[in-house]
Amino acid sequence: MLITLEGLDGSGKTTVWEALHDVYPDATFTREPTDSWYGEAVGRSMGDPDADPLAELFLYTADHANHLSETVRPALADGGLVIADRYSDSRFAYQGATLARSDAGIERPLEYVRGIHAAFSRPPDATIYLDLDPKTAAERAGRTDKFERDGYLAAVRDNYERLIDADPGRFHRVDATRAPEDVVARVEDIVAGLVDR
Ligand SMILES: Nc1ncnc2c1ncn2[C@@H]1O[C@H](COP(=O)(O)OP(=O)(O)OP(=O)(O)O)[C@@H](O)[C@H]1O
Ligand SMILES: Cc1cn([C@H]2C[C@H](O)[C@@H](COP(=O)(O)O)O2)c(=O)[nH]c1=O
Repeated sequence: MLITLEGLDGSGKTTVWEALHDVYPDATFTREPTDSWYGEAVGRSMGDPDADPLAELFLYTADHANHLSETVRPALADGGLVIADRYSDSRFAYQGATLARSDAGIERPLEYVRGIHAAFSRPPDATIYLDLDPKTAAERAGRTDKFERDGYLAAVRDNYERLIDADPGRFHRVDATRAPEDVVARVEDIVAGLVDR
């Protein structure tokens, strides 16, 4: 089973992902961007305020392709539980928002990014969405990179809402304004329910 954690920067994904390690010691814990050289290339692009938005999309997508073949598909083929801190929905939401603000000329960017993935990706079985307002998200994240601005994060959040509307059965919304221990407890309940199904 593939479970993904999604949400704005600073929504608490990594906090939850780390807490789940203790509960599911045999699971495969993974994340995007990965620590492969593809992920390093993504990191370079993220650090460049003038990075070409389409090139950046394809760097993230290359990292995803490698993540699938090297980590996700093998673990799933072994019957394992995979828990990913960010996955394809991050691309749909973030690069959908980036392309919408760019002069790349892509109509319906969120659908475009989804379409690129359709031929090769493996959708999550369930996605836990840590729901947080953009202002708090940017504050928690420290506004350190070009993605962590509340105006941009508002557009990303709108895209997440569109993704949830399109596939409500897959998403489990968690109120990320709650205290960390409450958020972790809620996520652990959801994951337990999914794994026991
Ligand atoms: N529920 C919470 N309430 C208040 N602060 C929190 C909560 N969860 C996490 N934090 C704090 O917010 C910051 C970001 O948390 P975390 O790294 O888990 O978020 P993230 O979603 O993984 O962020 P990013 O996407 O930027 O990596 C950390 O300082 C963390 O301690
Ligand atoms: C996978 C992925 C990530 N991003 C953005 C979101 C964050 O601002 C950074 C890095 O993620 P982290 O959780 O803070 O380590 O990258 C993105 O725009 N598109 C993606 O596909």
